[in-house]
Amino acid sequence: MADLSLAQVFFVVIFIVIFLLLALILKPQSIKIPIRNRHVFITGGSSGIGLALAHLAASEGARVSILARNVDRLQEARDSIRLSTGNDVAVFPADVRDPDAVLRAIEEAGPVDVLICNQGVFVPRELEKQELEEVKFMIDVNLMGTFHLIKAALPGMKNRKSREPASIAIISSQAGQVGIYGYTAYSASKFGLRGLAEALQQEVIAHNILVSLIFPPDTDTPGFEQETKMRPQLTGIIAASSGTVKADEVAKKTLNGIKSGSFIVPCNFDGLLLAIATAGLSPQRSVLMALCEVFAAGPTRFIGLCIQWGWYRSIKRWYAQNN
Ligand SMILES: NC(=O)C1=CN([C@@H]2O[C@H](COP(=O)(O)OP(=O)(O)OC[C@H]3O[C@@H](n4cnc5c(N)ncnc54)[C@H](OP(=O)(O)O)[C@@H]3O)[C@@H](O)[C@H]2O)C=CC1
Ligand SMILES: CCCCCCCCCCCCCCCC(=O)[C@@H](N)CO
Repeated sequence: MADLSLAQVFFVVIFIVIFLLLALILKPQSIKIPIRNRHVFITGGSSGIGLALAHLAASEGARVSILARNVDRLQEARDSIRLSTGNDVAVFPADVRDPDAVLRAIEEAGPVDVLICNQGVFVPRELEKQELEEVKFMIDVNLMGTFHLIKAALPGMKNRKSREPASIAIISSQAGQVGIYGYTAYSASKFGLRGLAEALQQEVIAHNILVSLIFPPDTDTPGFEQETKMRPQLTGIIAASSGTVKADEVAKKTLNGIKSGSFIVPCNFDGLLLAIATAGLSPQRSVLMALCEVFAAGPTRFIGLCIQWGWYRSIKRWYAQNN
């Protein structure tokens, strides 16, 4: 057996001490949030990621409600979910920008166990070319809409009869972890959700409500199909650093994240690196992930700087070729 050097012993001891310390301070651990027979309320549930989530939750035996503006698309979603899972979902036509309409929908739907704020709009354009109307549109739907939903659902969630933990999940975006060319307004709306989620978690933990924040990369959805037709070339070049995933995959990652009470939920491998690089002071309930964050912080910062170097090089080249 090879002799361990003093430095090796020192490193192993430090590692064990940090592991034990993390295991001691990370609370609560190993949460299980069941969704079978519970009320899962999904906004934007008529298309893309929200629709995939509604299918998945219904197939796992949840009582699902979906909310969006367009009634026809809501009914189409209801029919397709009934066909594939045999379960009925309740539909609520409303615009999340209207707080009264949101309140009415949630009151009609009944107390929520799992609220998934997934509605979102994205109009990628350089700020200089973007009308303030469009900026406001994204902030209103993505950020204010989420405030309206949580304000409406929280009283019922706090007074729920079940003693099982409840969940508020918010769909952000990788563009809510790092600012991306063409997404000034969109990124601002998604970064805003992070502040909301971190503060909210402290306010609702006493009621055994767990907040989850989901960070998908580009995802194959009807909304994304529209987006790719109009987004600036550089937005596509930079976003390609993280590839494109299927809506079903994001739905799976999201529901697993919710069920395990994870605060930050990445959706692919680059997303995992990005989550480690941007962990900041977010809650972390998994000792394993916390350990990764502690030891990988330096190296992921280095990788992040290399990626930034590549992005700024692309920007420089693009402007040299196009101006
Ligand atoms: N696709 C992607 O590349 C990525 C998406 N995301 C995020 O995931 C979420 C879902 O995106 P995706 O599935 O692609 O989007 P889609 O455009 O495919 O679907 C959006 C859904 O939100 C609903 N919605 C939009 N505006 C409102 C509103 N004002 N009030 C109520 N409902 C509304 C839409 O229905 P209706 O129009 O009828 O209201 C629809 O059901 C968004 O928050 C998005 O930012 C994050 C990362 C990547
Ligand atoms: C340190 C390690 C870093 C790892 C790589 C990070 C790559 C980040 C790429 C960001 C892509 C942003 C996609 C936005 C998707 C979206 O929200 C729009 N499609 C609108 O829906």
